Amino acid sequence: MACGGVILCNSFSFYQKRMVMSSRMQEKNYGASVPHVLSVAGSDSGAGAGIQADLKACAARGVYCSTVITSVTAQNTVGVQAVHAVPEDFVAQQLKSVLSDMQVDVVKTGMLPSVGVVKVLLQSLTEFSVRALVVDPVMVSTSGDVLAGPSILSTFREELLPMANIVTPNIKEASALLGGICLKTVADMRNAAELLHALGPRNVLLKGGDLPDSSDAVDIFFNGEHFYELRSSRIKTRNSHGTGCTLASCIAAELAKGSPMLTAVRQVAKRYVETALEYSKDILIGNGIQGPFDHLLRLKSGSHSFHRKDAFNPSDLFLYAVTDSGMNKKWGRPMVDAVAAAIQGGATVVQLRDKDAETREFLETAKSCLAVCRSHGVLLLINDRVDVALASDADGVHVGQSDMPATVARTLLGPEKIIGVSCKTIEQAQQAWIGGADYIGCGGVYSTNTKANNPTIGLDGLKTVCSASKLPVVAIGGINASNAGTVMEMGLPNLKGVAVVSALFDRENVLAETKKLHALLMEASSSSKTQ
Ligand SMILES: Nc1ncnc2c1ncn2[C@@H]1O[C@H](COP(=O)(O)OP(=O)(O)O)[C@@H](O)[C@H]1O
Ligand SMILES: Cc1ncc(COP(=O)(O)O)c(N)n1
Ligand SMILES: [Mg+2]
Repeated sequence: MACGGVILCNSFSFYQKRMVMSSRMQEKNYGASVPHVLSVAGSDSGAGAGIQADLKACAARGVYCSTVITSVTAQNTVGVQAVHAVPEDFVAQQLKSVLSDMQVDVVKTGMLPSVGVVKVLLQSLTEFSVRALVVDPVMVSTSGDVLAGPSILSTFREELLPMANIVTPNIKEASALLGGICLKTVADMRNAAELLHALGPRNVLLKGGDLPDSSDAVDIFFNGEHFYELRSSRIKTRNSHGTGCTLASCIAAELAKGSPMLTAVRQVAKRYVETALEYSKDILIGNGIQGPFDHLLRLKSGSHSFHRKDAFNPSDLFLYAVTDSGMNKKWGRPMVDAVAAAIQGGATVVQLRDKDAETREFLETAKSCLAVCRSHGVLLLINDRVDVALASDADGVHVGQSDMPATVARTLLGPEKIIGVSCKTIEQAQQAWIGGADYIGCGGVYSTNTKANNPTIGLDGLKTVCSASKLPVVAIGGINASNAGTVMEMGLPNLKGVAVVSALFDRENVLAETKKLHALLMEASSSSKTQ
């Protein structure tokens, strides 16, 4: 019975070592160490496979990944155009740099282009102890290009595999390692997994992504005692370049966190690949036949499918529509329809305001309204709920004086998102500016029934704040078709527009009301300019 696998060099367990090391570092206040995978692999310029896939997979799984680059490939979605091997002594240098300094938990190998590189790696593994070795015996890319030739096979079989805690060949690689045997069925795969296990690795995962005529993606896992048939639905996708690298890195990442092998493979890595392939099936990167997929499940966020405003433009405050779920319910229309009507009528920015909604419902509403706003190039801000703004990727938030302070919202939202703050006084306007806000909402100018117990500041209060504000201002509170003209005609400094709730949404015809108000504001602002 073979008993390969990287083991500790001395009796000190890995965890004890890490605790001693990290307590030393903690004494110096340097913080705690994190799970760490070292990927020893080739670079893929198209970034679907190789080192780039390993980095993304580890990042997605919350594990740090350092890299030793064995080879640089000029590669894209069409195929591999050129390969430039990194000199063996330079591979050795990279290994030393990482392993002598950092606490690596698991080493994961990908493209090892020469016998010399394998030897250098084996030498490093005897000098520096790691907890596990995951070997993805990369030989041929899915496009059919050779990444490691047959001369490597005997060193893999005799020296590398016996050290491995798990080896993860695909069908072609398993066949090559076993002298060219034919693998066509799941039964053939089982047989091959057993033969590979006999070469010394503690576990074998034979990947069946390329198994002909299989409606499922079936992999065979064998630990020397039991076979496990790991099935997932076969996703119909062009974007499967780098699945093998990703699967192996994900296994390595889970092992680094301390998961048992079967859990890492079956519960985490296999499911993660399936999820990422499913998520990415309709993304389009490159013109070749095999595209990369999205490891971080982020590339499809609404911002890419619709036009997004680059930066906040204060003139967007001109006609600011603030929604109210109660009013829309009263008039029997879905929020998204009300938003679409307001935009059609000329609203230049929309704020979703719902103090009562359940979080999930609010998020769904935000997402559907965002799709409408983006398709018209109109900003969508979320009232109060920074979490919903982040989760929906809305353009920003509007916060009140008792909501999250602008400075905290800015930290959470980052530099690009828009933050508005409700202010009644010069001091509040000053704080909003210091906190990193983009505009202030000033009011209530007139009394309103959308806010109970909200003292009004009147036109005088508005004038005071506008004159002192360093930020653009939108007037709010009881503004409607009968008084909007008066507000705008004052020509107050920094006043860019009016925000309205009831005058648009507590009406039967949102489109008509918005059009009316828009026309009125246009007239008022042109007359204030000519004054
Ligand atoms: N179309 C697909 N749908 C679901 N899973 C897939 C698909 N293609 C590959 N996989 C899975 O991705 C992992 C990598 O397999 P494979 O593509 O065979 O390796 P390699 O990329 O090394 O050729 C395996 O778990 C396999 O089952
Ligand atoms: C640098 C490098 N390493 C590994 C692979 C295998 O990936 P795949 O089998 O998905 O093409 C690759 N194409 N390039
Ligand atoms: Mg593949």
